[in-house]
Amino acid sequence: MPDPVIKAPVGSLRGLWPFVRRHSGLFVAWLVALACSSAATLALPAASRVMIDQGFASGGGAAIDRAFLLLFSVALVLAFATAARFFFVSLLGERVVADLRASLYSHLLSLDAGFHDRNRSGELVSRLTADAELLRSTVGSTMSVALRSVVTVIGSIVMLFVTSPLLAAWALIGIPLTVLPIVVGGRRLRKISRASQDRIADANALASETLGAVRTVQAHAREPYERGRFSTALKTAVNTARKRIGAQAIVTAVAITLVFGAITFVLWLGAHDVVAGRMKAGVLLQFVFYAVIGGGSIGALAEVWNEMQRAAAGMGRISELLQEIPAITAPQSPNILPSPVHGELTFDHVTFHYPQRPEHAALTAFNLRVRPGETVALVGPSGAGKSTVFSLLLRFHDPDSGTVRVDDTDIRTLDPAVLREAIALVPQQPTIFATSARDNIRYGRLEADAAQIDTAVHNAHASDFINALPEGLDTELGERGARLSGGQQQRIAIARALLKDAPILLLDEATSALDAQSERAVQQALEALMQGRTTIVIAHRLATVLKADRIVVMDHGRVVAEGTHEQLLAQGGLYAELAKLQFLD
Ligand SMILES: Nc1ncnc2c1ncn2[C@@H]1O[C@H](COP(=O)(O)OP(=O)(O)OP(=O)(O)O)[C@@H](O)[C@H]1O
Repeated sequence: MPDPVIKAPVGSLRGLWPFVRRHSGLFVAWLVALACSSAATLALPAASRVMIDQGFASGGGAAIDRAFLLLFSVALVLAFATAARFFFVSLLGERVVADLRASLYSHLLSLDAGFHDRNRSGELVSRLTADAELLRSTVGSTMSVALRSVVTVIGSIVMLFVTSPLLAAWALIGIPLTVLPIVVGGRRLRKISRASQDRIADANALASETLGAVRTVQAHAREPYERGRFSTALKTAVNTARKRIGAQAIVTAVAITLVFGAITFVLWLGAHDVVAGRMKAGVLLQFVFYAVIGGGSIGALAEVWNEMQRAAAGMGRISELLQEIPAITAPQSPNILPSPVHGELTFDHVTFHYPQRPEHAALTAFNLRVRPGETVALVGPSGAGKSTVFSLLLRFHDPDSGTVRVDDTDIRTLDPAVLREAIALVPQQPTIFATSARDNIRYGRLEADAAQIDTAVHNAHASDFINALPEGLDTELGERGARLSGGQQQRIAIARALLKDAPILLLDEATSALDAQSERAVQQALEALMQGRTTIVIAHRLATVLKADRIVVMDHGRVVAEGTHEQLLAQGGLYAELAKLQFLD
């Protein structure tokens, strides 16, 4: 596949412009400061010549004072303009990257489940951190150095010609000689840069996955194995980086050698002119000064050019992500659900393949109708497609054919946010954020007040264990709820769903065994939650199955039987088999 980032290198940085434009005040202030500091830099050699040729030559005390005053004034302008330039451009860098990060984060949140299945979260975090960091230094310093160097190089060349056209002509021969290795080396660098960033992202992704599952790692005593994997990933990253650093070093050495080689040669010519009396010493000093400033700036350009290419590769990856179009969006003029939502659910001949497994149908001509307020238990072997029913109802994916309807409205015609507002999901493994118990529960309805939260906690049978926590509802729960038992985590999720108070409830019953007391508390909490809502529950427990109005047995993405527990047992078949294996404790 052609790689647009490698093809259009530094040009990818154009993607930054919309973010820079939002801070046009800072941008203009920076340009003004840049103009002042560059003018002062270029005036310095001329002021030095005045000091040498007029200050010393005329012999008058007043002339000396004037010449030194002029020199100091130029230096003063240079000092303040440089400080201002640094301040404005650094601040611009911070603001631009903060905006870029916010946009990228917001965009990533809007992308569909298919995208997030394809991309590792650690790698996305790396885009948000490492690549964005690269761009911060690009805007905050590299681009500034680049523009300043370009201005200084052009200014120095003009001033070299003003000072001595003949010497300048000689100096100019050196310039194409310096540009060539930079261009050739740069091309190679670009490829290595991207590879280098990718390897760092690999290592980051590996670390975040492992640290995220640190208990599994420790339970298997796989710390040495994981250390080894991470070291290997780091070694690969360092090796790739070494290639980039080596190439960059060579480009810099070649560029500086050529630039200063040319300067030395020209100086040698000039020295002969001064000795022969064809040129004043002050003029040669001015010339040397300009040549050093110009040469130094070309060297700086060679360095920042490489850095800009690294940043361009980063921007290229960020742009790719920003251009990713969400597969699940709201239609132009979305339909609305009746208020209040009745909660009738219909799957009509739904066939669906996960994008990652196009050859395998997760659901095939799947039909299901759930009446408002009804509780339907989904039962079936692993991989039957039960969770897929939830994913399609939440519109994480759209079916390949057939329709999913809520209250007789095709959910594709709804704004996904409105649809999801009508559904509460209690997953098998609830997500507990690393905040307080209160904030975790409030996630169900951010505007809920203290009394509503207390009621939800009470109805979720969570009061006892929450009150026993050191700071009650304000206790921090630790990453992924590390401080709570499985049953407690479930009750937090139930409280969250109670608070959300949505008309439709999707419940993925936990398979993990709870102790009898926890189990009873969770069951009671669930009963409170299911009251008066349309509920689909992926059932693993006999108690749940018995309480359902109807049981739907699924296999290979289809409904194979439905009825009550007794009816299904009497029929024999898959349900009877599953019941024997699962429920007969
Ligand atoms: N994100 C995904 N990408 C690709 N294939 C998937 C994805 N999620 C599920 N599948 C596949 O789709 C099929 C149905 O999976 P689903 O998770 O709906 O089954 P399930 O009945 O809920 O199973 P379990 O009880 O084990 O959770 C399975 O074959 C599974 O491998």
